[in-house]
Amino acid sequence: MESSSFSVHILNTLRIGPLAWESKSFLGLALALVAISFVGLFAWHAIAWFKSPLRKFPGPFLAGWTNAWRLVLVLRGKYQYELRKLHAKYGPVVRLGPNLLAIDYPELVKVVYGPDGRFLKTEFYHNNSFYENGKLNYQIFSETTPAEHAIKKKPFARCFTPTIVQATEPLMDSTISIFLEQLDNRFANLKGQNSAQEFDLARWLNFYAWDFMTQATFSRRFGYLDHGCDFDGSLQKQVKMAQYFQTVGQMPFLDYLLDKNPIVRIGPPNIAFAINLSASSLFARLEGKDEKFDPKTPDFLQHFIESRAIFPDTVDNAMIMSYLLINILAGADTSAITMTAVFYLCLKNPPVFRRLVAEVRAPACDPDKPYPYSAACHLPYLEAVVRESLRVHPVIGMMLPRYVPEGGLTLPDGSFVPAGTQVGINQYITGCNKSFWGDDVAEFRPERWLPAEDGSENEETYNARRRRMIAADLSFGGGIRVCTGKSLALENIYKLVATLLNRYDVELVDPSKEWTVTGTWFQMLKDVNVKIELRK
Ligand code: HEM
Repeated sequence: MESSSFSVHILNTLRIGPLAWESKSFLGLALALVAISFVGLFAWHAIAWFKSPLRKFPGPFLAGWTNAWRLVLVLRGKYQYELRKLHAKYGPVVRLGPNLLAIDYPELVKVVYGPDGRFLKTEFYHNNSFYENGKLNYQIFSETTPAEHAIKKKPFARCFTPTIVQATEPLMDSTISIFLEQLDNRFANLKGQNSAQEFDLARWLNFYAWDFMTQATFSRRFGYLDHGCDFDGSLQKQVKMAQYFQTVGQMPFLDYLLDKNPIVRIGPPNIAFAINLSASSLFARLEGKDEKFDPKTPDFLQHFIESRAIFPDTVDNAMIMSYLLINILAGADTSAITMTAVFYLCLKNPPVFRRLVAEVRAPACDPDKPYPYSAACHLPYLEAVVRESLRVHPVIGMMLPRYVPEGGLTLPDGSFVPAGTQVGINQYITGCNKSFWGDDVAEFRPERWLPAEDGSENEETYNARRRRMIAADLSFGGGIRVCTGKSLALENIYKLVATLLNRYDVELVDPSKEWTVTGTWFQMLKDVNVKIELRK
């Protein structure tokens, strides 16, 4: 017995011993591999950092090593404000990534976003895409290859000529009329009743903008104005989509692990309601059963269908669907943010507000009707107010990143940025640039867009000053990637602001209260609580 238990012991020792040794050595090997990988990765980053031609540009130390630093900054939700602090600390050029520079030279807007389109969009935009028949499909906005972009944009952009845009005015009028009806019924202090209800103007302008964009796009309103709430959750989903876009764009490969991974999609929510409404409108129209459509007032869908006939090789039904969706997704929140900024910034500056109201009411347009665009487009102070609002609160609070083309870029301070570097200008930052805008940069002063009122400027000097300011304006992008819907957005903003001011006396419920800004790619707004009553 003794000898057999001894043998078992020996055997066990023999069996277990080598296994223990094997597992120990395997663990050691694995640890060694991990350590070597870390050291290798560190060394690779260190060499890249050391050899980088961007090392001469100042910025947070970690930003020069990894884009994850910037991604965390965006996730924390105060990106644009942090960036302002970084420019104050480091100057007009800040290194924000191993291959990314943020540039605060307003005079370079026309170079980086020039009409020649030499500075190409970067992969930051790529997560704005979807798989179609196994192929990744980029939208007009996210397509980075110039030839592909031109093919997609031409049939779309031909639908935004001044004539076509102005012909949408009846669609604007019908939505504005519904808006007025809702404001009258729900909030306005109708004469003598002393029943004014406060409400968040930012929220209602958002409802208006979404309802208008679908009305102009396929002659149907989403219905947010009627419901008075985000009844299907789409508005909140769009906010989440923008959050995904702005965050994942900092490290584009993450999109393949999240939204585009073939196993479990971990992406932004999809806005099924907008997709369904677009699809049902398209098919009703193609089958000739669209009862909402009035051929006397063509909408964008009608023009997109015409584009299919003109560009049969490019435009199919799937492309029309993407045009319908980009119209809504690019046009609604952006317009609402600008309208809200106009009201808030004017109400916070009573002399500006009074001057604007006086200008709007001077032509004696009927306050019971939407303000005609023919009158709204001749209000210079309104134009100045909108420009100034976009300077102080641009819709997009991030840089629009581009690749420096062959030949590199020489900055105004003489430093050279090599080809292949990502650079970007951020309208939120350049809008605060004191050396460009002057000592009153922090003031909301629409007058800066008009001839000096003390007579110190002749026409020539004013025109030169105005041209310089307009050249630095990136609020609608620039060059061949300029916003396609700019004239539609401006017509809508001018008309809506003039209509409301012509009809109502508006005041902030608490003039000392600040608005709330959420988001960075779209600087969304809320908490602009107002009271309105029919004008006295
Ligand atoms: C106040 C309202 C608006 C603002 C401030 C605005 C701003 C911008 C900006 C800054 C860009 C350039 C983005 C970049 O280069 O990364 C852009 C592009 C674009 N916008 Fe707008 N937008 C507005 C309204 C609209 C409307 C109403 C539409 C369509 C109906 C629209 C459609 C587009 C499209 C299609 C692009 C991509 C153009 C391209 O890449 O070629 N936008 N917008």
